[in-house]
Amino acid sequence: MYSLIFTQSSKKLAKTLCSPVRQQFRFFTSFEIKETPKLKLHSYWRSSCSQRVRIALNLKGLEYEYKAVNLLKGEQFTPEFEKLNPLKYVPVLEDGDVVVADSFAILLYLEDKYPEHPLLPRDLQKKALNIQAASVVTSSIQPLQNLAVLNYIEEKISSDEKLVWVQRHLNKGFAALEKLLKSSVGRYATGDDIGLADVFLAPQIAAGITRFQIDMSHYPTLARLHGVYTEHPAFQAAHPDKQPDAPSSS
Ligand SMILES: N[C@@H](CCC(=O)N[C@@H](CS)C(=O)NCC(=O)O)C(=O)O
Repeated sequence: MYSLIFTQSSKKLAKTLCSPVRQQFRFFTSFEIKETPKLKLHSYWRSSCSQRVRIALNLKGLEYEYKAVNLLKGEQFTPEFEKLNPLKYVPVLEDGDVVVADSFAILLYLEDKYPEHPLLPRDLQKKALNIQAASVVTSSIQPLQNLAVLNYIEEKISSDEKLVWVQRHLNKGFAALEKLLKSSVGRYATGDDIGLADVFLAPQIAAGITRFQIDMSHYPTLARLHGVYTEHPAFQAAHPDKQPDAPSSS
């Protein structure tokens, strides 16, 4: 796989060139053409954790092969998948011989390995805020709405209780995020550049609205950010409905 650093249009142009011409293109333009092994992302269309990684890959302009794991059919429990992630969750990223599971670990790996379009600002306070917001989503919201947890509540109590449970935890997390971001918010969560916080917030806010009927009038900052994310191509391409394993009616 070839990718060009610098502009997306240069990248598209280079891909249309046959190999010897590519060499000349590199010589005459001084653009750097990187040969990188194709990344593979094990993902499920509706998984918010997978969506985070899809957003970051898109923002960084990294091509990847989509490996669908059907969570409803239990494909995360197969012995082959367990070798990739002993916890039996998506997402998992394969980068050549390197295998990284857990969206937070994957995003930090991508940040180090592919620094183009950095998601963690140099400013230490802003960087810490990005990590804190990401951590609120990944530690204090999403695990409480995970498929296994919801199935358990539905089975042991009722499906009504399942919604009450999720809404309680989403509202607690959203209220905290709303306060946390108040002083930093710009066009995006921590200023005018897209950061790690946005990559975690976008799928979580969308899930709150579309799957769990959260009343967003209590969270004006998050509601506005949701609108901003839905307009951005990198976020749009990572949307569950756009994934190859999304059901055609979704
Ligand atoms: N902390 C992990 C959580 C991963 C996770 O919970 N993945 C969900 C989908 S978002 C999953 O694979 N669930 C399958 C199951 O519950 O069996 C991460 O951020 O990657």
